[in-house]
This record gives sequence, C-alpha cells and structure tokens, in this order.
Amino acid sequence: MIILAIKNLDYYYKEEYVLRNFNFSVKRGEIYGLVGKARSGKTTIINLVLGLLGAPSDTIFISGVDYANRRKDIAYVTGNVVDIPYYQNFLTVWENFKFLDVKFRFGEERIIEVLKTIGLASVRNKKVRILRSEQQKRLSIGLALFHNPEFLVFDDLFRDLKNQPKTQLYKLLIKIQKSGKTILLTNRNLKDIENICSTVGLLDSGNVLIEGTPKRVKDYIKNETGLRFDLEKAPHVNVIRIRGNYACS
Ligand SMILES: Nc1ncnc2c1ncn2[C@@H]1O[C@H](COP(=O)(O)OP(=O)(O)OP(=O)(O)O)[C@@H](O)[C@H]1O
Repeated sequence: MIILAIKNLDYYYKEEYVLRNFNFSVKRGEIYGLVGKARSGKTTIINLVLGLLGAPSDTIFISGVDYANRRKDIAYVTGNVVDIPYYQNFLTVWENFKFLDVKFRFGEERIIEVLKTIGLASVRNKKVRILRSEQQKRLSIGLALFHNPEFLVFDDLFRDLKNQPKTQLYKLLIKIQKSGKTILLTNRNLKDIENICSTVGLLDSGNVLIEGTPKRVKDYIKNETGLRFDLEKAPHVNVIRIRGNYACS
C-alpha cells in the first residue's frame, strides 16, 4: 500500500538542519502533492528520495526497500523530472529517446508507445529547442517514464507554465496515474495542483504541518491566516508566511 516511506530522517547542510525527525509517506497509486513556500525543503526531500543527496540507512524506503547509497538502483525503480532536464536541446524528440534507449535497449516500439502517451508523436522529428515549454515538459515526463518505473517524482513541474499548458499537463498526469503509476509532485502553489492530487501535504521548515485532501489543506490555510481569500478565484496562489501565519497571495 505504501510506496514511499521516510522515517525519522534528519538532514542538514553545513550546520543548518533542513529536516529534523522527518516522517512522510506516499500511498501506491496516488498523486501526492507536497506544497511549501520557497526554501521549505521540497527539493531537499526529492533529492534525498532520488538518492541525489545521500540519506542515512533505514530512513527512506521505496516499496519497502532501503536504497541508501544505491543511487543507480533508485534510478531503475523511479522516474523523475527535477531541475536539470535530461533531454538534449539540439536533438529531435525521437533522437532523445534513441539516445536513452542505448542504455535500455527496449527498441522503437517502446519509443512509439511513450510518444503516444505523452502526446508528442506529431513532433517527433522536431528539435527539442524549438518545442513549446509545455512540450519540453512532456518530453521530460516521457523520458522519465521510458523504463516504466512504478514511482514518478516531479519537482516543481508547473513552474513557468501558463494556465492552458498546465491544464494539458494535468490531463497527462492523470492518464499516467490511471495507468498504474504513483506520482509525487512538489509545488509552491496549492492552486496549481489541487485539482489533480488525492493527497496534499503542507510543508513548513522541514515539517509536514497538515496532510489530507486538497480541500482540507486549503481550509487549514484559510483558517490559519484569519484572512479572507477566495482560493478558487485567485489567479495565482502562493503559500507564504506572514508573521508566523500562512497566507495566500
Ligand atoms: N546545497 C545547499 N547548501 C546549503 N544549503 C542549501 C543547499 N540546498 C538547499 N539549501 C537550503 O536548504 C533549505 C531548503 O531548500 P530547498 O531547496 O530544499 O527548498 P525548496 O522548498 O525546494 O525551495 P524552492 O521552492 O525555492 O525550490 C533552504 O534554506 C536552502 O537555502
């Protein structure tokens, strides 16, 4: 039932703790949204889960397995879109998959299948650098999906996208979830991900303050601020901290 479990994890950069006794889990089959303001620790958590930062043993489990110090193995059981894109701008979409397939050797059928899933079959011969940014994000997702991992991790996927392309990506993520995958997303804005997540966790200074349905977390934010905001209508919702309380802007 649980695909990701983090138990009593401490993590610090130099002398500053980012996570202290951090506990967290993601259920198999869900889209989990980890929401938090800038510097709340989202990327650190994602990098620890993916083995891009070293976590102590017995703290992070993927499908019950402790992958501490096994970054390569984590790469086989997860797919990710993080800060630096894995594609090459000067290659076509197709060439990017061929390049990746040098490692996996699944063959062209798998490439065609993934292109269909991500909706890029019609631009397969275009160079990546001329694609729209939403198409480039689709490509990143496709490359993450290529080896068919069960668990996908997307850090700040919707950054720099306008509403229309975001909506298109929502559809893709739901399609991927329905195909049997689990997705962990991070985002600064609840608004960006509330319609697709089954569970949302609100991260603050390395702790999950509240977790539940998007509505529950939204209500919590409203109540905590004591301010009246219409989150449904707000064009862009940022969870920010004002004098110790959460507000939305
Ligand atoms: N390589 C690093 N060295 C030192 N401190 C770091 C490093 N990376 C992150 N931090 C610090 O750790 C804290 C959490 O940063 P992190 O990037 O995980 O937050 P975040 O929620 O992903 O932020 P954002 O939304 O801006 O990406 C911040 O105080 C940040 O300054």
